[in-house]
Amino acid sequence: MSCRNISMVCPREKSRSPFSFIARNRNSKSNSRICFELKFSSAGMVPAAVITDVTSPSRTTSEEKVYDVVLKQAALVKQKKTDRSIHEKKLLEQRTGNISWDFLNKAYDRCGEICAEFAKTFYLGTLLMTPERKRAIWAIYAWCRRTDELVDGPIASHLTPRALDRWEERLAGLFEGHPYDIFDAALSDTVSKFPVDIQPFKHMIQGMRMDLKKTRYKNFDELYLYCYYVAGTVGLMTVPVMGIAPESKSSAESVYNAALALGIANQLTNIRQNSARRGRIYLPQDELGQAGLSDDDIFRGKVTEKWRNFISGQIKRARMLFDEAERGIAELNSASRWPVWASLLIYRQILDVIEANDYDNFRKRAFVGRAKKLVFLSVAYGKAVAAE
Ligand SMILES: CC(C)=CCC/C(C)=C/CC/C(C)=C/CC/C(C)=C/[C@@H]1[C@@H](COP(=O)(O)OP(=O)(O)O)[C@]1(C)CC/C=C(\C)CC/C=C(\C)CCC=C(C)C
Ligand SMILES: [Mn+2]
Repeated sequence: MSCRNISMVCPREKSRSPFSFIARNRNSKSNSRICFELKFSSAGMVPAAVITDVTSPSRTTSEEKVYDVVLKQAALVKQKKTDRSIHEKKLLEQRTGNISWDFLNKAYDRCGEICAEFAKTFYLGTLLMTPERKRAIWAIYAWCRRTDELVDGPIASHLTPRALDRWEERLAGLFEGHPYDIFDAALSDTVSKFPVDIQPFKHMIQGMRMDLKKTRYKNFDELYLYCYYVAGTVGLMTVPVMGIAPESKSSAESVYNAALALGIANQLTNIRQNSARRGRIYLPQDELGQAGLSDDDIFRGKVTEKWRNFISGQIKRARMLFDEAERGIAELNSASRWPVWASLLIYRQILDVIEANDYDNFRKRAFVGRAKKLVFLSVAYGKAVAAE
């Protein structure tokens, strides 16, 4: 393999990644890769040594798997189309075209109500978007919220894998122009108008399946995949709606990577707020072990020096992902930047609150108060317009 044929495939372009870089032979199929793991230190990325030569086809990291999805999604938006054929698109338009304007308006308003009820700041942030984009984000939000409610809501204890299969069938139906209920009708209209692909939606359902079965995460790689499924997917669903700025010089991949990073950073922050729920521990078991902590320590919830050290490392990782996300926001369409800045600043602030609470996320709920949220909304506005 000559050097010319090696490309750096770095999902975290130019960032100080806590993960490995992958050098891929451009002439080969993706399963014959050699991974060079670069050591991460506080001073940045240090190519300390070639630690592993992982030519085995079975070793595919979650980051690689997710990066392949990112590439595919970015390619779809670049072509300004989903993978539907023109014929399928026409059929879809005919079907959704049969739904009356009045019904659709009601459908979107209902999605907006869900967004306003569960995510007031997001909702506020969407108000600056164009009406079409705003409604589309509400429709996506409502679908995500309802998907999460299946595993976290009042009927969660009765949820069966079959119910998730049924939910996925409904998803396929709405992508084909056959919505099941009023909320699905709004999303069905959205996916007929924007180049949104079904894959991230399917993956979110996959994340919910994982949550039903899995109670422990062996390492960060496993946790990363879970975070991608339930949260990174949101970035991939929403970028095609928010749009990349026509003047942007960045590649679609890098914007998608930033969106993915924001979703994952948000979910890692969620987890930092509440590491153990319903007998599940959303922390990498190997890193817990290295820190001298056990599952019992987590369930007991005692703030010790070991815990402080451990959680501060986890916070550092989440912050790096937020930094990476920041770099992508300026590449979005200008009217879409405000809500994204707002969500980033508010979520990242939760990490500061955890620190201010002396890492006691067992007893103290880390939350950002109303007044602070308003401050962040105005800071976000300033940042969004500054980039114009
Ligand atoms: C270039 C660039 C930076 C683009 C930005 C891309 C972008 C908008 C990314 C959004 C990322 C985002 C807001 C992710 C949400 C992550 C999240 C909180 C996921 C939650 C999963 C499960 O969590 P859990 O059960 O542990 O916690 P709860 O106690 O239930 O909270 C989710 C709940 C999954 C469902 C996700 C949602 C309901 C949020 C969906 C949000 C949108 C569609 C709006 C995003 C849009 C804007 C404009 C910010
Ligand atoms: Mn939830």
